[in-house]
Amino acid sequence: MTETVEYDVVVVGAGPVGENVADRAAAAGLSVAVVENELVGGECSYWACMPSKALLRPAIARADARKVPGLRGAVQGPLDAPAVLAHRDGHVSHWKDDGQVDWLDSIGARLHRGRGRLDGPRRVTVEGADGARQTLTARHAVAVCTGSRAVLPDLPGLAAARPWTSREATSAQQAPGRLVVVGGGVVGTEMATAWQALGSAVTLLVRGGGLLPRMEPFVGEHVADALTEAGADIRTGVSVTAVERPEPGGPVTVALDDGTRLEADEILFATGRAPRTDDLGLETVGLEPGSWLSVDDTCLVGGTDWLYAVGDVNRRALLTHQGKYQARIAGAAIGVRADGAAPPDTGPWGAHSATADHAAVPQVVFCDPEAASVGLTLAEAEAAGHRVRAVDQDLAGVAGSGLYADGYRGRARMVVDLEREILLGVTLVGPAVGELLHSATIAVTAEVPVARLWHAVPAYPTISEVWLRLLEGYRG
Ligand SMILES: Cc1cc2nc3c(=O)[nH]c(=O)nc-3n(C[C@H](O)[C@H](O)[C@H](O)COP(=O)(O)OP(=O)(O)OC[C@H]3O[C@@H](n4cnc5c(N)ncnc54)[C@H](O)[C@@H]3O)c2cc1C
Ligand SMILES: NC(=O)c1ccc[n+]([C@@H]2O[C@H](COP(=O)([O-])OP(=O)(O)OC[C@H]3O[C@@H](n4cnc5c(N)ncnc54)[C@H](O)[C@@H]3O)[C@@H](O)[C@H]2O)c1
Repeated sequence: MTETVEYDVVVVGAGPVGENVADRAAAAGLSVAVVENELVGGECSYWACMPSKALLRPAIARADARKVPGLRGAVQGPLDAPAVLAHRDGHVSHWKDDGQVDWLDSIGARLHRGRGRLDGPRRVTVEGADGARQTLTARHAVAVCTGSRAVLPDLPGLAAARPWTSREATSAQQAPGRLVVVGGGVVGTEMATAWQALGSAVTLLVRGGGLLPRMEPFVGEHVADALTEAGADIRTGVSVTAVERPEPGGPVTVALDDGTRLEADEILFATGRAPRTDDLGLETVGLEPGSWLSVDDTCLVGGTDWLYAVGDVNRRALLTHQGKYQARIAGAAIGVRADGAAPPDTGPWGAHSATADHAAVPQVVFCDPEAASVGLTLAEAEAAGHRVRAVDQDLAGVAGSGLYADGYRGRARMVVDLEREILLGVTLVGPAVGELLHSATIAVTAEVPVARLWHAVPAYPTISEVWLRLLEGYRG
């Protein structure tokens, strides 16, 4: 007989998002079960953010150091790849989740290991690796936080060629001699940067016109120039038509639509994500298996008063920090609704409304040079019907950048809403701009008037002086 256990809240998926929903719901005094079928900590901790950034940090530090007079000569050699990979292994806790399990325990949540599936409203079955089954019922809410997985295109020979996805690209134990990367989005650009620096000869195949197409166009141009200077071969406007690996463990052959062929030791497909909802029992609650889950600003799934979908799985912003923001909001909303004493605060920028998902999503791409953006690009703002003006600034024009690196190259853009004289978006590309981004996020989120930003004085001589130049540019 299947055991049934009742909780206030059942969270399916213990990635960073599920962990934070559990934390906020437990803090609201609710009993919480967390269901996880791989590692507590999710994709981000073991096959995404943490390992990728651990691989990239030495590459970026070396690129920066090579631009510093007096230091340049000391950093001309190759990276110590085994040391970098060992550093990465440490940051992913050697793919063990004991630390995160202890943390779940410390917040009072109960972990159920196994695959969770919805089984009608407020019911989740858990199937353990040994086939044992349990049923969990939720008095107040079920939160689906099952994240996303890599999508592979439907190409002849691909499955048999055993391509890399983001999982292999972040966990490989040695640098392939020749690596083909397909896709010029964030994963493709970051992983091309990392493996080129770790000694692979990288060919980056992009079907569109440039890299990082969701950011302002000048970002991809700066990153492509630097990646090419680092030795990568970037080919734009090409698509893969077939992949073949005749001998297991041997090289792969890649056919392109321009008639050329390439040979490589590994091929990485960084061609986007799909929601992990295909084997989740969605059909038992009237939803389509395999679909992204649409939610309101409290992360409640439309047509229900008990099912929440938080993080990658709702497709609002496939980023850990934004998913954790949604998780804090959804967890608190679940608490307030369970309490029933007062309605949730769901107005724009309310305590239970993930308003920033629409207005101010920040992102840093950790390549060389770094790229950082928040809010809308110029094209997005215009398409949304805003009357805007873009102000651009060459980052080489501020004293701090010249001190940071010889021959510093970078650019900044702010998009000003001319009706309200506030910023709708800011984009930066250049060494070390990632740490500048939060100033822009605050300006956009808080809708700080340009007239008041004029009084926010950047310290001299920092790269942040770009703010002053942008504001001077706006004032003419
Ligand atoms: C290579 C790469 C690098 C990235 N780098 C960054 C970065 O630098 N910064 C950033 O903000 N974002 C980054 N991202 C995006 C980030 O990884 C995701 O946005 C984040 O992991 C989403 O968190 P999540 O909790 O929604 O999902 P996940 O982290 O995917 O966690 C979902 C969890 O649910 C579990 N699960 C799924 N289905 C079930 C089920 N039926 N039953 C039980 N458990 C289940 C999974 O095993 C997993 O543990 C990166 C992504 C990739 C691929
Ligand atoms: N530093 C970070 O914040 C970070 C790092 C990595 C990933 N992420 C997140 O993870 C998510 C997934 O990243 P991603 O790079 O896999 O997806 P993406 O959607 O950013 O990029 C995928 C790219 O692949 C291209 N593509 C799709 N199908 C193709 C095909 N058949 N052939 C050639 N190209 C094809 C698309 O045009 C697109 O440019 C992103 O939304 C990103 O925000 C964030």
